[in-house]
Amino acid sequence: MKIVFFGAGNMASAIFTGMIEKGIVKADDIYITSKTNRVAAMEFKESLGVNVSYDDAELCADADYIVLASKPQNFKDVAKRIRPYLEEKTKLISVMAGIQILTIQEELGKGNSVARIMPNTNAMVQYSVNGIAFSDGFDNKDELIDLMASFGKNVVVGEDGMDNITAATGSGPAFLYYIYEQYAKSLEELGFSKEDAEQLTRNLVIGTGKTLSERPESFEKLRTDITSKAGTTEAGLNTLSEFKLREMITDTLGSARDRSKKLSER
Ligand SMILES: NC(=O)C1=CN([C@@H]2O[C@H](COP(=O)(O)OP(=O)(O)OC[C@H]3O[C@@H](n4cnc5c(N)ncnc54)[C@H](O)[C@@H]3O)[C@@H](O)[C@H]2O)C=CC1
Ligand SMILES: O=C(O)[C@@H]1CCC=N1
Repeated sequence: MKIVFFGAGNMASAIFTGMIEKGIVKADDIYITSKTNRVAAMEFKESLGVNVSYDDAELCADADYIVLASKPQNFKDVAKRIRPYLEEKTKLISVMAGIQILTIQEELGKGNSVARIMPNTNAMVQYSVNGIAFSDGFDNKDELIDLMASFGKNVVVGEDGMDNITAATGSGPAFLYYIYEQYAKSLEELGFSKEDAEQLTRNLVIGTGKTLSERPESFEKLRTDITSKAGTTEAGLNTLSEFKLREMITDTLGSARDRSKKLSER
């Protein structure tokens, strides 16, 4: 199998690292190319054994999948590189937020099968959430679904579901990391050193994540099991509940969703 990544940045590297580390593809099956970070691309060659090339004819020749992993605003430039060499058998996999399947097919002009996927950088530890939407006539979907299952949990949605999944789980990790940053800064306010505050927060998040991965209880049950009557947690939650946290998160997700819709405009 030959999988070619046009783009070797944060998202592409999380995906191919996850695929290789899971053993679903061999490093030699992966070809990467980029534009702005050639040094990083060479570092992936050294560290993972992937192929690096800037010869578009070589890259596209006999490719089973081409992964479009540039920023949306660079897609037209990427399309210019691919269009002359794109073979009929090659399936296009786009991770570009907001770029519609029709836009990709029109830009590349050859009617190739296209799948839009919305992963996240948890792919690097094989725990992404992958929204997937297929173009009409995309055959052998299971092969791609199995490929993607190597680095995350798949959610097959219609293309109209991609804006929401982009906000919820594509951008989602950044929203949680922002909350963790603020939590660590609050620990410094309590008097912990910056280093201790960050390590305590990191271990707290890993611990709750590990609990969620190994225990079936709901978020609410896990929370109430901590909340002793008239205790410290109850006092803290009473203060927390005075803030409009859910509205804040809803507005945050709405802005990300709306940006995805804006990027979809043709
Ligand atoms: N970073 C994330 O967590 C996620 C990103 N995405 C999507 O992934 C795409 C890439 O995002 P990032 O990896 O964060 O960006 P990035 O800036 O880290 O990587 C972009 C890559 O595209 C390359 N590139 C730009 N123009 C090119 C060209 N003409 N030919 C070949 N390569 C070219 C750059 O050299 C770079 O390697 C975006 O469309 C984004 O919407 C999707 C889900 C999550
Ligand atoms: O911020 C972005 O546009 C990309 C898509 C989802 C996560 N990162």
